[in-house]
Amino acid sequence: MTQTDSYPLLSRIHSPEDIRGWSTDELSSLAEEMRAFLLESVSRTGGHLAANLGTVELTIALHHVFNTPEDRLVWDVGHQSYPHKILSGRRDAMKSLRQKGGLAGFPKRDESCFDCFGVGHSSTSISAALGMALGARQQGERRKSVAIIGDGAMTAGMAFEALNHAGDEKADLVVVLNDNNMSISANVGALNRHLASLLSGPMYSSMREGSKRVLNHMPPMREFMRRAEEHVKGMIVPSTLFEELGLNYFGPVDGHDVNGLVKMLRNIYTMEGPILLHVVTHKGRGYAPAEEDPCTYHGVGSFDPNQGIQGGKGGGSPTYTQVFGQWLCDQAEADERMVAITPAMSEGSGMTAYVERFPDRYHDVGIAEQHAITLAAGMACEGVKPVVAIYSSFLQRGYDQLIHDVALQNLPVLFAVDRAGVVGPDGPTHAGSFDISFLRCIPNMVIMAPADENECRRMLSTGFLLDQPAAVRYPRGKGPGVLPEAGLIPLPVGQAEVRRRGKGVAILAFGTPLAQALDVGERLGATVINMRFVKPLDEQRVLEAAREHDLLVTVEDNVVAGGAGSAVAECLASHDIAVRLLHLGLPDRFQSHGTREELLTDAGLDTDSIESAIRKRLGPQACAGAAGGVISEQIGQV
Ligand SMILES: Cc1ncc(C[n+]2csc(CCOP(=O)(O)OP(=O)(O)O)c2C)c(N)n1
Ligand SMILES: CC(=O)[C@@H](O)[C@H](O)COP(=O)(O)O
Ligand SMILES: [Mg+2]
Repeated sequence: MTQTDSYPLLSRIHSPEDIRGWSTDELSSLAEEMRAFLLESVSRTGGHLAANLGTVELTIALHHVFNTPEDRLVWDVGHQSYPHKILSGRRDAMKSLRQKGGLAGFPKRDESCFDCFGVGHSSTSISAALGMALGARQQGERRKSVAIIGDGAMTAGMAFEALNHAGDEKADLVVVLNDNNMSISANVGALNRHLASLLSGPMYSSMREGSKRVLNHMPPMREFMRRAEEHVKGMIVPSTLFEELGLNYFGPVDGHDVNGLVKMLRNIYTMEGPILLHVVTHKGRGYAPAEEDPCTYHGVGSFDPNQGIQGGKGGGSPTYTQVFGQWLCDQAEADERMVAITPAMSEGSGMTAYVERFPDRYHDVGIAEQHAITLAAGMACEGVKPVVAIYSSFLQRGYDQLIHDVALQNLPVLFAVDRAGVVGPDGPTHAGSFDISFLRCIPNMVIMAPADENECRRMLSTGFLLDQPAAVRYPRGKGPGVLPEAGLIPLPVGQAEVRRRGKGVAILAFGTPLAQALDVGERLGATVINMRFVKPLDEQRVLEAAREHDLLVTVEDNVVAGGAGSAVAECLASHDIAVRLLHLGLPDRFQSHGTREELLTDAGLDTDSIESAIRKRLGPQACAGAAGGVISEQIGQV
């Protein structure tokens, strides 16, 4: 059966213009088809499912009412933008979602003119849409700018910075708050309670009735506002936080009622000034397993929708994330000073077991990386031992807090930096390409890069015991299968480990590239050193390697620029040592999306690429020797 047969309405849509003349009944039928297509497609490719199921009607109504792409739609995070992509001519490309060379998982300006702003990190949409509104006003252009932001993304400071400005600017900005009471896990915080009060208070019920009556016979918005004013006058209605900030608040409205949404958006379209439309949706809507457990269905691999996602098969070696989760519980057991902090990523960071066992020593601060880091700094001042679990790319959001509040005061905060290095399907916004570079230049920081699961555990123990800031950075997924030993045994700080002695070439591996380095060392008869610490660097080991070899090769899953290889070069320069150097790492460009393996190969960090890069640097003469196997004796694993 062709896709056209099973999705006849979708097959008629190549651009949002195609649905501008549709009746709301047709739009409702389209929503049903869209939802079925989403489930079929995303259950095959993997990706973000629950959030997209929740924005079907809202997306259809927005593209029906607003003249996109002239009117701008800025999706916050953008993980919920698959309906938007499907309506804007990319339905056929959905089969390539998040695959190398295929459709990106988030809106991207270079992917479509309908993607007016690139996103992936949360809480940027209001700032960007306000910027577009002010830009249009300055250019004398009349267009609408719309930010569609979730209740989770609304918990970030940046969203409030933008609201504070928007309420003052009186720009033509529409903020659609997509409130499903979920972040990835359940949403948290006082704002979440405020939103809930708007749904449960007298205002919501009367507004629901009121807006139904009003919307049914559709008076123009001005009339609607007069009547609402009359209506409200008779009531003591608590104003919302948003109105206090100067935005015109509408809602809450049912985010799955296409008819009601279209009417409300048409009215709002005629209005000027900053507006916030509070829309209530159900994350996972229309697929029972996702409705019941939107957290599990937030990000999915491929699965059979008839069976639903089957529980983890378990077994096999743990992922680095699981190693962290287990260490966290064991360390908390051993030291009651520990507190764990996450900015809304507890499941992804492997903290589920910890949350159950140590709820009183756990803080999910919402999507608030800056706050999470300075909160930890404050706790550290009081003798508490905070562990901040944070993805590498999200740590970028709290960089000044790390420098200004933690490192400058030399406070003992441990950063468990997950998703470091090449990540994969989430693409450039989520790539952990830079953390070695941006951490290494900060005084007082200890930076560790484990080569395997056991080292990861030991480095976490090492960092926890230090009386200064420390970071352990590890990638998404599994390691080489070196199972973590029991116990909480630290490593000697700043000491590398020689894994293989050879001649001619010394390969200095920082973290997970050690596996490839050992393979190449075997092929070339090279020395291989597991550097372990980016900072403090084992300078003695570097100088010794420089004295004993003709070529030093550094390998890291981080950009070369300012990375661990630069630390080696700086060390040699400071000792006035001249030796040939080859730095291997991520190139000076943003990662695309694809599997981790594909992207590592593209970056030249697979075994064959490393070998050929070294052979190329050695030149043909040396290669002849190398081809015969540089004479070396393996002194065994040290
Ligand atoms: C700065 C940043 N921190 C964390 C994340 C991870 N993240 C992606 S979606 C999400 C939850 C978003 O919740 P909400 O905005 O309510 O959208 P919903 O999934 O409920 O539709 C989080 C925490 C991110 N993308 N960016
Ligand atoms: C959209 C978003 O930012 C998160 O859902 C992110 O995609 C999670 O990444 P992991 O799947 O690596 O936990
Ligand atoms: Mg939400």
